[in-house]
Amino acid sequence: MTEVYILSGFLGSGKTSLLAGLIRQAKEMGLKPGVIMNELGELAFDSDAVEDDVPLKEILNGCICCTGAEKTESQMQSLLHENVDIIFIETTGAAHPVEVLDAVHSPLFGDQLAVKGIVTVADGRRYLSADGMSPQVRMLFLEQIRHAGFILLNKSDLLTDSEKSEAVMGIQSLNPVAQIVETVNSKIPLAALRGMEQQPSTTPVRQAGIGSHLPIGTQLVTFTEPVDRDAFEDWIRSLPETVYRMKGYVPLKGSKYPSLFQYAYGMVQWIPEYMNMPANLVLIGEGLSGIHVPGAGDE
Ligand SMILES: Nc1nc2c(ncn2[C@@H]2O[C@H](COP(=O)(O)OP(=O)(O)OP(=O)(O)O)[C@@H](O)[C@H]2O)c(=O)[nH]1
Repeated sequence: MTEVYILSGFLGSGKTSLLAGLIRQAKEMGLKPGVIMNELGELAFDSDAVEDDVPLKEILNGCICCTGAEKTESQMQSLLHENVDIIFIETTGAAHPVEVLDAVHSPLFGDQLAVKGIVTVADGRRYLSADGMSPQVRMLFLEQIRHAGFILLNKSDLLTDSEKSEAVMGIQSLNPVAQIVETVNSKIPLAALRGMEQQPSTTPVRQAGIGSHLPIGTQLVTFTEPVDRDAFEDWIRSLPETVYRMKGYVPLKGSKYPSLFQYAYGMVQWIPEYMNMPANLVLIGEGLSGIHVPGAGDE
């Protein structure tokens, strides 16, 4: 049987970090991993996290739960043809985990798959300030926790001890079944996840206002000129909190090639690139239409 793990969690919580760690461990155990990656936008920036020797299928431009089970089924089928032992599905942060679970439960090859369940990565700080989210987004965030079989309380390096206890207690009351582990960079032994019990199917699923009705949108912009890093970071600080995530390659003044740029919940990360990557940026959030990115041409 091929084990299947659904990696869920809000935008920018640490799912890609989790995926990279699990792939490495699977290989060390002599297992052949395969990956299905679901991105909201047209470009799969995160696919760089998966090495070339790992079969990777992408579902772009829509969430796995909305593009329907058919696409997921065909991707799973082709991974099975490649004889993988373990499949990781990284869902977009805007996917309802239970709908994704439905999409991977296929009658076509149910006897070949052991769907182990949903692993949710929760950004601790975001959890503690969830009250500030719009009601629909907050509900999705909490649903991802409620329906998990295993929960990583990630970015615990950014929490004090009392904040950690508060978050663990709150999460435990939302989901008394799942094991909760405090993590940094989503580091967790694969063996711990393999022992997970799937959530009982009796857990009520709240459908209203989730999925295709979610007000989260994406925007892809292309830079036409290099930007000053300090001015760019000033611009980031001026953004509304409803911009949840940005990632891409930003051309900086004084650098030969665009730098890999990540933004999640107020935190910025720059990594210099040694190749000429396309100077594109993806924004994910609510109400993006009025936002102008410095250095990008007028869309
Ligand atoms: N301080 C801190 N930063 C972290 C931790 N885990 C991840 N990050 C950073 O958070 C950002 C987002 O991490 P990813 O692993 O790409 O998150 P993601 O959930 O895959 O993001 P999406 O694909 O946009 O949904 C990156 O800049 C990471 O380096 C952590 O434990 N502590």
